Amino acid sequence: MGLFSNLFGGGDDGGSGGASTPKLGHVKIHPAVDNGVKPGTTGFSGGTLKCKCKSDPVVVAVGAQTAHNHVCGCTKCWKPDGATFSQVAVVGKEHVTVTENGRKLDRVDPNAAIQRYACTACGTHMFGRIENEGHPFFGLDFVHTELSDESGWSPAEFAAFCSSVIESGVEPSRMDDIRSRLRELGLEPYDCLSPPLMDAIATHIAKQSGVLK
Ligand SMILES: N[C@@H](CCC(=O)N[C@@H](CSCO)C(=O)NCC(=O)O)C(=O)O
Ligand SMILES: [Zn+2]
Ligand SMILES: [Zn+2]
Repeated sequence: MGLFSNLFGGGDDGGSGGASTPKLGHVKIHPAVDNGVKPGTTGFSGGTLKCKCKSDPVVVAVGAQTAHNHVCGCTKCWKPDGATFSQVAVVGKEHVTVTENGRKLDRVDPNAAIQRYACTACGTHMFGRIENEGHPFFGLDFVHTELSDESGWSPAEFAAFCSSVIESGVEPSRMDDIRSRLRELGLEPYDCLSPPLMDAIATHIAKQSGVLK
């Protein structure tokens, strides 16, 4: 997978825990993690994502385990109805293939760094691609593995862009409970990406500018 193969080379099977006696179970994050984060399966090698259309769904085959799964509070990542966060992971773009009803897909925002392709009928984002070759995450696609019936995908590992949920209308006074619930689930909350990913981005930029060799 190139430059960041150490960071993006494969999924982590380790579950993120989840409290045995949740105190903040009423604070909803995302259906995939609200009942505890399920561990991935060793050797899991991908599956099929389907949009929410009852007929002629868009189908996307993902032929590898994902990496860096996380819940994301940003306004750009797709969230299922009622969810406060999205859940999104990365996989090499060479492993992502639209297999059915691709005619229903269109780009959400042609100016975004992540070019998200959504079903024009139901609105579900099916994959997000980095088209800019100079971007630190070039070569990776962003996918929502909850759209798959298979289990074994890499689990969410952290919570990104937490403060951004306020931009979607969450009351700022709820943030303490939201961050506490994320910690209870074993999902450390950050207001950008996790430190390893932020370090990878900064390293890429430093090498591009020449201050790092
Ligand atoms: N406050 C903004 C933040 C949006 C943002 O920067 N999102 C990140 C993370 S998305 C997946 O983790 C990002 O990289 N965005 C690039 C893009 O969306 O193209 C907001 O909430 O909108
Ligand atoms: Zn659809
Ligand atoms: Zn996001």
